[in-house]
Amino acid sequence: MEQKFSDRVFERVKPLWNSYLEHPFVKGIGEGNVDEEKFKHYMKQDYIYLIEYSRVFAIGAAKAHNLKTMTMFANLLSGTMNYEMDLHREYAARFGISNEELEATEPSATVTAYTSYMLNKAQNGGVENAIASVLACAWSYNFIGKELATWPGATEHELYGNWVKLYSSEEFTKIAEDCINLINNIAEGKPEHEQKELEEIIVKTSYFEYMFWNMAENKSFWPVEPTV
Ligand SMILES: Cc1ncc(CN)c(N)n1
Repeated sequence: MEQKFSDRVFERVKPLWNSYLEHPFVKGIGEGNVDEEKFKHYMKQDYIYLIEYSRVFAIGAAKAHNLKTMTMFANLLSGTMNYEMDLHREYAARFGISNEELEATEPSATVTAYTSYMLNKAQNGGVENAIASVLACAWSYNFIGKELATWPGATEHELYGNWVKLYSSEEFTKIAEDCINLINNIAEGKPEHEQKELEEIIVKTSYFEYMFWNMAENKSFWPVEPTV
C-alpha cells in the first residue's frame, strides 16, 4: 500500500509528540493535579492563540482552489471558533474571567512567535502552507486527548475532565481527521522538495507546541531583563 504524506510526517514527529505525554503540564492534566493558576494562564494564552489560528483557516479558505477544500476550511474555522473556543469560555466563566478579559489577554512571547510563524507561512505560500501550519495543532491535541482519556479518572476529573473529553471527542477527532485528509489531498503528487518544505512547517510547529507546554508549566510571559 502506498504511504500517505501524513504517515511519513507522523514517523518524523512521533518521538516529539510522545515527549508531550511526558511533559509535566500535559501529565498534570491527565493526572488531574495541574496547578490552577498555571491552567488559567494556559487557558487565557490558548484563547488568543486560537483567534490567530482561526485566521489561518480563513486564509486557507481564501486560497483554496475548489469549493470542497474551501468548505472544509470554513468548517474547521467554525469548529474552532464555536466548539473548541467554547471550552475556553466555559473555563473562563468558572474562573470568574469575562469574555472581554479573555479576549484582551496580552500574548506571551511564545504565542507571539508561534502565531507569527503560522500566519507568515500561510500568507506567503499557497493553500498547502495554510494546512501545514495548523496540522500539528489539531492532530497533536487529538493525539494527546485520546491518550489521556485512557488514564484512570482523567475524563471524570471535576476541573480538567472537560479538557480531556473535548480533545478526545468524536467532534474533535473529526476536526483532526479533516486536517489530515486535507494535507494528504493537497500534498499528493507534489515534488519531493515541496513535500519536504511542508514537512518542515509541521516539524517547526510541533516544536512550538512543546514550547507552548513549557510556557504553561512555567507561567511564562516575556523574559524580564535582570538589570531593568
Ligand atoms: C497551542 C495549541 N495548539 C493546538 C490547539 C488545538 N487546536 C490548541 N488549542 N492550542
